[in-house]
Amino acid sequence: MRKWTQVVAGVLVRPDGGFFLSSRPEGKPYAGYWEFPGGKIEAGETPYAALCRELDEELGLTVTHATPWLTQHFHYEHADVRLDFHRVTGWSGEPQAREGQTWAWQRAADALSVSPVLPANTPIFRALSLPATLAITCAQELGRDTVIARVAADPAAFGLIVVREPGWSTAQQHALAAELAALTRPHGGRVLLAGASDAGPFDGLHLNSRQLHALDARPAGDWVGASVHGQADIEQAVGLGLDYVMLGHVLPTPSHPDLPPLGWDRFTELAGGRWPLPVYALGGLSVTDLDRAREAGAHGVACMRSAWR
Ligand SMILES: Nc1nc2c([nH]c(=O)n2[C@@H]2O[C@H](COP(=O)(O)OP(=O)(O)OP(=O)(O)O)[C@@H](O)[C@H]2O)c(=O)[nH]1
Ligand SMILES: [Mg+2]
Repeated sequence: MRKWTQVVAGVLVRPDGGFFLSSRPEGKPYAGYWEFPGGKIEAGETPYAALCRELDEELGLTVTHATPWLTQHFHYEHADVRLDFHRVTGWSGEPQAREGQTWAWQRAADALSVSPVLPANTPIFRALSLPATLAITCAQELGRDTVIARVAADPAAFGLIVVREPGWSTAQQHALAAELAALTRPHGGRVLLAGASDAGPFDGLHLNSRQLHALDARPAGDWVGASVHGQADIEQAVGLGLDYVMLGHVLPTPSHPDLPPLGWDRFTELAGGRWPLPVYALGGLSVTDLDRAREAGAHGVACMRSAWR
Protein backbone atom coordinates (compact mmCIF):
# COMPACT_ATOMS: atom_id res chain seq x y z
CA MET A 1 0.00 0.00 0.00
CA ARG A 2 1.12 3.53 -0.76
CA LYS A 3 1.59 6.07 1.99
CA TRP A 4 -1.54 8.07 2.89
CA THR A 5 -1.51 11.59 1.47
CA GLN A 6 -2.90 13.79 4.24
CA VAL A 7 -5.42 16.31 2.94
CA VAL A 8 -7.57 18.90 4.68
CA ALA A 9 -10.77 20.31 3.16
CA GLY A 10 -13.06 23.07 4.41
CA VAL A 11 -16.83 22.92 4.20
CA LEU A 12 -17.80 26.59 4.35
CA VAL A 13 -21.32 26.69 5.76
CA ARG A 14 -23.50 29.80 5.89
CA PRO A 15 -26.09 30.33 8.65
CA ASP A 16 -28.85 29.43 6.15
CA GLY A 17 -27.18 26.04 5.53
CA GLY A 18 -25.78 26.95 2.11
CA PHE A 19 -22.29 25.62 1.47
CA PHE A 20 -19.43 26.26 -0.91
CA LEU A 21 -17.91 24.10 -3.65
CA SER A 22 -15.13 24.88 -6.08
CA SER A 23 -14.00 23.17 -9.25
CA ARG A 24 -10.55 21.63 -9.50
CA PRO A 25 -8.22 23.69 -11.66
CA GLU A 26 -6.75 22.54 -14.98
CA GLY A 27 -3.57 20.53 -14.65
CA LYS A 28 -4.54 18.68 -11.44
CA PRO A 29 -5.92 15.14 -11.28
CA TYR A 30 -9.71 15.24 -11.71
CA ALA A 31 -9.61 18.74 -13.20
CA GLY A 32 -13.13 20.20 -13.45
CA TYR A 33 -14.51 18.00 -10.67
CA TRP A 34 -16.23 19.83 -7.81
CA GLU A 35 -14.71 19.68 -4.34
CA PHE A 36 -14.46 21.44 -1.03
CA PRO A 37 -11.52 23.84 -1.10
CA GLY A 38 -8.39 22.49 0.54
CA GLY A 39 -5.24 20.57 -0.18
CA LYS A 40 -2.32 18.61 1.13
CA ILE A 41 -1.11 19.07 4.68
CA GLU A 42 2.57 20.03 4.65
CA ALA A 43 5.19 18.42 6.88
CA GLY A 44 4.98 19.76 10.42
CA GLU A 45 1.68 21.52 9.81
CA THR A 46 -1.48 20.92 11.89
CA PRO A 47 -4.66 20.21 9.92
CA TYR A 48 -6.11 23.51 11.14
CA ALA A 49 -3.05 25.46 9.97
CA ALA A 50 -3.20 23.68 6.61
CA LEU A 51 -6.87 24.57 6.29
CA CYS A 52 -6.15 28.24 6.94
CA ARG A 53 -3.26 28.26 4.47
CA GLU A 54 -5.16 26.44 1.70
CA LEU A 55 -8.26 28.64 1.94
CA ASP A 56 -6.06 31.71 1.78
CA GLU A 57 -3.98 30.38 -1.15
CA GLU A 58 -6.94 29.12 -3.19
CA LEU A 59 -9.63 31.69 -2.37
CA GLY A 60 -8.09 34.58 -0.44
CA LEU A 61 -10.24 33.79 2.61
CA THR A 62 -9.17 34.11 6.24
CA VAL A 63 -10.62 31.34 8.39
CA THR A 64 -11.78 32.58 11.81
CA HIS A 65 -13.74 29.55 13.03
CA ALA A 66 -13.69 25.90 12.02
CA THR A 67 -14.39 22.62 13.77
CA PRO A 68 -13.31 19.05 12.95
CA TRP A 69 -16.14 17.09 11.30
CA LEU A 70 -15.34 13.93 9.30
CA THR A 71 -12.32 11.90 8.23
CA GLN A 72 -12.51 9.84 5.07
CA HIS A 73 -9.96 7.46 3.50
CA PHE A 74 -10.08 6.93 -0.25
CA HIS A 75 -7.96 5.16 -2.86
CA TYR A 76 -7.45 7.09 -6.11
CA GLU A 77 -5.33 5.96 -9.04
CA HIS A 78 -2.99 8.88 -8.33
CA ALA A 79 -2.90 8.65 -4.51
CA ASP A 80 -4.34 7.13 -1.34
CA VAL A 81 -5.80 10.09 0.49
CA ARG A 82 -6.81 10.67 4.07
CA LEU A 83 -9.25 13.57 3.95
CA ASP A 84 -9.83 15.62 7.04
CA PHE A 85 -13.04 17.65 6.57
CA HIS A 86 -13.64 20.67 8.77
CA ARG A 87 -16.84 22.69 9.03
CA VAL A 88 -15.89 26.32 8.50
CA THR A 89 -18.46 28.68 9.99
CA GLY A 90 -16.34 31.83 10.36
CA TRP A 91 -14.21 33.52 7.70
CA SER A 92 -13.47 36.98 6.41
CA GLY A 93 -13.08 38.17 2.85
CA GLU A 94 -14.93 37.38 -0.36
CA PRO A 95 -13.90 34.31 -2.38
CA GLN A 96 -11.48 35.04 -5.23
CA ALA A 97 -10.62 32.34 -7.76
CA ARG A 98 -6.87 32.50 -7.22
CA GLU A 99 -6.15 29.27 -9.10
CA GLY A 100 -8.45 29.85 -12.08
CA GLN A 101 -11.12 27.61 -10.55
CA THR A 102 -14.84 28.36 -10.54
CA TRP A 103 -16.98 28.20 -7.44
CA ALA A 104 -20.64 27.98 -6.48
CA TRP A 105 -22.72 28.19 -3.33
CA GLN A 106 -25.03 25.22 -2.91
CA ARG A 107 -28.39 25.29 -1.20
CA ALA A 108 -28.81 21.62 -0.23
CA ALA A 109 -26.51 18.62 -0.13
CA ASP A 110 -29.15 16.40 -1.72
CA ALA A 111 -29.79 18.85 -4.58
CA LEU A 112 -26.42 19.91 -5.98
CA SER A 113 -26.45 22.33 -8.91
CA VAL A 114 -22.99 21.26 -10.13
CA SER A 115 -21.35 18.02 -11.26
CA PRO A 116 -19.35 15.87 -11.30
CA VAL A 117 -18.13 15.75 -7.70
CA LEU A 118 -14.99 13.96 -6.52
CA PRO A 119 -15.85 10.31 -5.89
CA ALA A 120 -14.54 10.39 -2.29
CA ASN A 121 -17.10 13.07 -1.49
CA THR A 122 -20.37 11.21 -2.13
CA PRO A 123 -20.77 10.11 1.52
CA ILE A 124 -19.77 13.60 2.62
CA PHE A 125 -22.83 15.07 0.88
CA ARG A 126 -25.04 12.48 2.56
CA ALA A 127 -23.57 13.47 5.92
CA LEU A 128 -24.05 17.15 5.12
CA SER A 129 -27.75 16.55 4.50
CA LEU A 130 -28.25 15.33 8.07
CA PRO A 131 -29.54 18.04 10.43
CA ALA A 132 -27.68 19.44 13.43
CA THR A 133 -30.19 18.07 15.89
CA LEU A 134 -31.68 14.62 16.13
CA ALA A 135 -34.77 14.15 18.30
CA ILE A 136 -35.53 10.88 20.09
CA THR A 137 -39.13 10.38 21.10
CA CYS A 138 -40.14 9.72 24.68
CA ALA A 139 -43.87 9.45 24.25
CA GLN A 140 -44.18 6.75 26.92
CA GLU A 141 -42.90 9.22 29.47
CA LEU A 142 -44.40 12.49 28.21
CA GLY A 143 -47.48 11.27 26.35
CA ARG A 144 -47.81 11.00 22.61
CA ASP A 145 -49.91 14.19 22.39
CA THR A 146 -47.04 16.23 23.83
CA VAL A 147 -44.62 14.81 21.26
CA ILE A 148 -46.95 15.32 18.32
CA ALA A 149 -47.96 18.83 19.40
CA ARG A 150 -44.33 19.86 19.70
CA VAL A 151 -43.51 18.64 16.19
CA ALA A 152 -46.70 20.13 14.74
CA ALA A 153 -45.70 23.54 16.15
CA ASP A 154 -42.39 23.59 14.23
CA PRO A 155 -42.07 20.62 11.87
CA ALA A 156 -39.08 22.06 10.01
CA ALA A 157 -37.04 21.88 13.23
CA PHE A 158 -37.40 18.09 13.29
CA GLY A 159 -35.25 16.98 10.37
CA LEU A 160 -34.39 13.62 11.93
CA ILE A 161 -36.60 11.84 14.46
CA VAL A 162 -35.88 8.46 16.02
CA VAL A 163 -39.04 6.80 17.32
CA ARG A 164 -37.88 4.94 20.40
CA GLU A 165 -40.63 3.56 22.58
CA PRO A 166 -39.34 0.23 23.91
CA GLY A 167 -42.50 -0.61 25.87
CA TRP A 168 -44.81 -0.15 22.90
CA SER A 169 -46.06 -2.65 20.34
CA THR A 170 -44.87 -2.40 16.75
CA ALA A 171 -48.33 -1.14 15.76
CA GLN A 172 -48.20 1.67 18.33
CA GLN A 173 -44.70 2.66 17.25
CA HIS A 174 -45.73 2.68 13.60
CA ALA A 175 -48.78 4.81 14.37
CA LEU A 176 -46.62 7.43 16.10
CA ALA A 177 -44.00 7.28 13.34
CA ALA A 178 -46.68 7.76 10.68
CA GLU A 179 -48.02 10.89 12.36
CA LEU A 180 -44.53 12.33 12.76
CA ALA A 181 -43.65 11.50 9.15
CA ALA A 182 -46.82 13.18 7.87
CA LEU A 183 -45.80 16.37 9.71
CA THR A 184 -42.09 16.44 8.87
CA ARG A 185 -41.70 14.86 5.42
CA PRO A 186 -43.07 17.95 3.62
CA HIS A 187 -40.06 19.78 5.16
CA GLY A 188 -37.57 17.07 4.15
CA GLY A 189 -37.72 15.37 7.55
CA ARG A 190 -36.87 11.70 8.11
CA VAL A 191 -38.31 9.31 10.66
CA LEU A 192 -36.36 6.23 11.79
CA LEU A 193 -37.45 3.34 13.99
CA ALA A 194 -35.31 2.34 16.98
CA GLY A 195 -34.83 -1.28 17.94
CA ALA A 196 -36.76 -2.56 14.91
CA SER A 197 -35.38 -4.90 12.26
CA ASP A 198 -37.59 -3.59 9.45
CA ALA A 199 -38.01 0.07 8.55
CA GLY A 200 -41.49 -0.54 7.10
CA PRO A 201 -42.69 2.56 5.24
CA PHE A 202 -40.32 4.83 7.21
CA ASP A 203 -36.91 6.29 6.36
CA GLY A 204 -34.73 3.77 8.12
CA LEU A 205 -33.51 2.23 11.34
CA HIS A 206 -31.72 3.21 14.49
CA LEU A 207 -29.82 0.24 15.96
CA ASN A 208 -29.06 -0.32 19.62
CA SER A 209 -25.59 -1.63 20.46
CA ARG A 210 -26.80 -5.23 20.76
CA GLN A 211 -28.26 -5.11 17.23
CA LEU A 212 -25.15 -3.31 15.98
CA HIS A 213 -22.84 -6.13 17.07
CA ALA A 214 -25.20 -8.91 15.90
CA LEU A 215 -25.09 -7.71 12.28
CA ASP A 216 -22.49 -8.51 9.66
CA ALA A 217 -24.02 -6.39 6.90
CA ARG A 218 -25.85 -3.10 6.76
CA PRO A 219 -29.60 -3.70 7.14
CA ALA A 220 -32.08 -2.40 4.55
CA GLY A 221 -33.26 1.18 4.98
CA ASP A 222 -32.41 4.51 3.38
CA TRP A 223 -30.83 5.76 6.60
CA VAL A 224 -29.33 3.55 9.28
CA GLY A 225 -27.69 4.78 12.46
CA ALA A 226 -26.72 3.30 15.80
CA SER A 227 -26.21 4.10 19.46
CA VAL A 228 -22.58 3.70 20.45
CA HIS A 229 -20.63 3.96 23.68
CA GLY A 230 -16.99 3.50 22.70
CA GLN A 231 -14.34 2.91 20.08
CA ALA A 232 -15.31 -0.72 19.27
CA ASP A 233 -18.94 0.24 18.70
CA ILE A 234 -17.96 3.09 16.38
CA GLU A 235 -15.62 0.81 14.41
CA GLN A 236 -18.45 -1.70 13.97
CA ALA A 237 -20.81 1.04 12.74
CA VAL A 238 -18.18 2.29 10.28
CA GLY A 239 -17.54 -1.28 9.10
CA LEU A 240 -21.25 -1.77 8.38
CA GLY A 241 -21.31 1.49 6.41
CA LEU A 242 -23.90 3.16 8.65
CA ASP A 243 -24.94 6.77 8.14
CA TYR A 244 -24.40 8.17 11.62
CA VAL A 245 -23.87 7.24 15.25
CA MET A 246 -25.07 8.73 18.52
CA LEU A 247 -22.28 8.64 21.08
CA GLY A 248 -22.98 8.99 24.77
CA HIS A 249 -23.93 9.62 27.29
CA VAL A 250 -21.89 12.80 27.49
CA LEU A 251 -23.45 14.38 30.61
CA PRO A 252 -25.42 12.80 33.47
CA THR A 253 -28.90 11.80 32.31
CA PRO A 254 -31.93 10.23 33.96
CA SER A 255 -31.80 7.51 31.25
CA HIS A 256 -28.55 6.08 32.73
CA PRO A 257 -28.42 6.96 36.44
CA ASP A 258 -26.12 3.97 37.07
CA LEU A 259 -23.42 4.64 34.45
CA PRO A 260 -20.85 7.45 34.68
CA PRO A 261 -21.04 9.98 31.83
CA LEU A 262 -18.25 10.18 29.24
CA GLY A 263 -17.73 13.92 29.73
CA TRP A 264 -16.60 16.23 26.94
CA ASP A 265 -12.91 15.31 27.13
CA ARG A 266 -13.52 11.63 26.52
CA PHE A 267 -16.15 12.46 23.91
CA THR A 268 -13.56 14.58 22.08
CA GLU A 269 -11.02 11.74 22.15
CA LEU A 270 -13.58 9.28 20.79
CA ALA A 271 -15.36 11.51 18.26
CA GLY A 272 -13.06 14.38 17.40
CA GLY A 273 -13.94 14.42 13.70
CA ARG A 274 -11.98 11.14 13.30
CA TRP A 275 -14.69 9.10 11.58
CA PRO A 276 -16.21 8.97 8.10
CA LEU A 277 -19.72 9.18 9.57
CA PRO A 278 -21.37 11.98 11.53
CA VAL A 279 -21.30 11.58 15.30
CA TYR A 280 -24.16 13.04 17.31
CA ALA A 281 -23.42 13.82 20.95
CA LEU A 282 -26.06 12.27 23.21
CA GLY A 283 -26.95 12.38 26.85
CA GLY A 284 -28.22 15.26 28.97
CA LEU A 285 -27.84 17.70 26.07
CA SER A 286 -30.02 20.24 24.33
CA VAL A 287 -29.66 22.41 21.27
CA THR A 288 -27.85 24.99 23.42
CA ASP A 289 -24.94 22.50 23.59
CA LEU A 290 -24.50 22.42 19.81
CA ASP A 291 -21.47 24.71 19.65
CA ARG A 292 -19.74 22.80 22.46
CA ALA A 293 -20.47 19.50 20.73
CA ARG A 294 -19.06 20.75 17.44
CA GLU A 295 -15.86 21.91 19.12
CA ALA A 296 -15.54 18.27 20.20
CA GLY A 297 -15.88 17.06 16.62
CA ALA A 298 -19.58 16.19 16.73
CA HIS A 299 -21.87 16.66 13.77
CA GLY A 300 -24.67 17.70 16.08
CA VAL A 301 -26.60 16.87 19.23
CA ALA A 302 -29.17 14.15 19.87
CA CYS A 303 -31.90 15.31 22.23
CA MET A 304 -34.26 13.14 24.16
CA ARG A 305 -36.16 15.02 26.87
CA SER A 306 -34.93 18.47 25.82
CA ALA A 307 -36.46 18.06 22.33
CA TRP A 308 -39.98 18.05 23.72
CA ARG A 309 -39.89 20.94 26.17
N1 LIG B 1 -9.33 19.81 -1.70
C1 LIG B 1 -10.01 18.69 -1.75
N2 LIG B 1 -9.40 17.54 -2.11
C2 LIG B 1 -10.15 16.45 -2.15
C3 LIG B 1 -11.55 16.46 -1.81
N3 LIG B 1 -12.03 15.20 -1.97
C4 LIG B 1 -11.01 14.42 -2.40
O1 LIG B 1 -11.09 13.24 -2.68
N4 LIG B 1 -9.85 15.17 -2.52
C5 LIG B 1 -8.55 14.64 -2.98
O2 LIG B 1 -7.54 15.06 -2.10
C6 LIG B 1 -6.39 15.49 -2.81
C7 LIG B 1 -6.26 16.99 -2.55
O3 LIG B 1 -5.23 17.50 -3.17
P1 LIG B 1 -5.18 18.90 -3.96
O4 LIG B 1 -4.90 18.56 -5.34
O5 LIG B 1 -6.36 19.77 -3.66
O6 LIG B 1 -3.93 19.44 -3.19
P2 LIG B 1 -3.31 20.88 -3.16
O7 LIG B 1 -4.42 21.89 -3.19
O8 LIG B 1 -2.37 20.84 -1.99
O9 LIG B 1 -2.61 20.99 -4.54
P3 LIG B 1 -1.18 20.63 -5.08
O10 LIG B 1 -1.36 19.27 -5.71
O11 LIG B 1 -0.95 21.68 -6.08
O12 LIG B 1 -0.25 20.64 -3.92
C8 LIG B 1 -6.65 15.16 -4.26
O13 LIG B 1 -6.22 13.85 -4.54
C9 LIG B 1 -8.16 15.18 -4.34
O14 LIG B 1 -8.65 14.35 -5.36
C10 LIG B 1 -12.15 17.67 -1.44
O15 LIG B 1 -13.35 17.76 -1.16
N5 LIG B 1 -11.34 18.75 -1.42
MG1 LIG C 1 -6.47 22.06 -3.49
